[in-house]
Amino acid sequence: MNAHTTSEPSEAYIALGANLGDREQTLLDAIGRLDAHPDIQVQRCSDLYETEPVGYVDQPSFINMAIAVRTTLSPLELLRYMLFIEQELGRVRSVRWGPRTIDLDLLFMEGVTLQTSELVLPHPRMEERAFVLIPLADILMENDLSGFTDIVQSAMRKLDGKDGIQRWKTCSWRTAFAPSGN
Ligand SMILES: Nc1ncnc2c1ncn2[C@@H]1O[C@H](COP(=O)(O)OP(=O)(O)OP(=O)(O)O)[C@@H](O)[C@H]1O
Ligand SMILES: Nc1nc2c(c(=O)[nH]1)N=C(CO)CN2
Repeated sequence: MNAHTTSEPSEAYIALGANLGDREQTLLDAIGRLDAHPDIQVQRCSDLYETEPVGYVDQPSFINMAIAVRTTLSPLELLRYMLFIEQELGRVRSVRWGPRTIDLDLLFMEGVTLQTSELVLPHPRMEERAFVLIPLADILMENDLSGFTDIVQSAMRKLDGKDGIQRWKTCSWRTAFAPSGN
């Protein structure tokens, strides 16, 4: 894996969602597993939000949140590690947009645009999903150099509203807004 790492760390944003089992515990477990990787450091965690299901609506409500990480992994290595964590935490793929113990979506990675069958960056459905944008707003950095904050704020202005999205809890994994490199 290290053969593909880049030397300079990049910032990446990840959306998390869960609607089966102990949703909060699974989300915290996933964050812990990301941070346990030697080439990933979790920087900031949003609050946890309880959200009504979108797309396939006949399923339990979700807990959604977002995190910022710093990593020297390549985008594909990071995605594959996220998919590995989903498997470890018991995700079973059946219905598209259906219920899941855990969903990890890579939203954005500093300086990267990609369009392959395995990975599209920025995430193509991010801007229409209030359950992604509202948690993300908690952890955006002002004046970030890559323009991600502008993209998210502009998408938020186009949202119909915040219906079906309730702030639920602060993240007990690490709520401090830690500077990079911690
Ligand atoms: N930015 C991305 N983040 C996560 N997965 C991605 C991304 N771009 C492409 N994919 C691919 O999408 C595949 C399916 O992902 P997943 O099952 O989590 O989709 P979903 O959460 O049901 O739906 P959606 O993609 O609309 O969020 C993954 O195996 C991955 O290869
Ligand atoms: N509220 C909510 N709805 C969803 C979610 C999700 O994380 N939260 N994920 C989906 C598939 O990516 C489909 N629908």
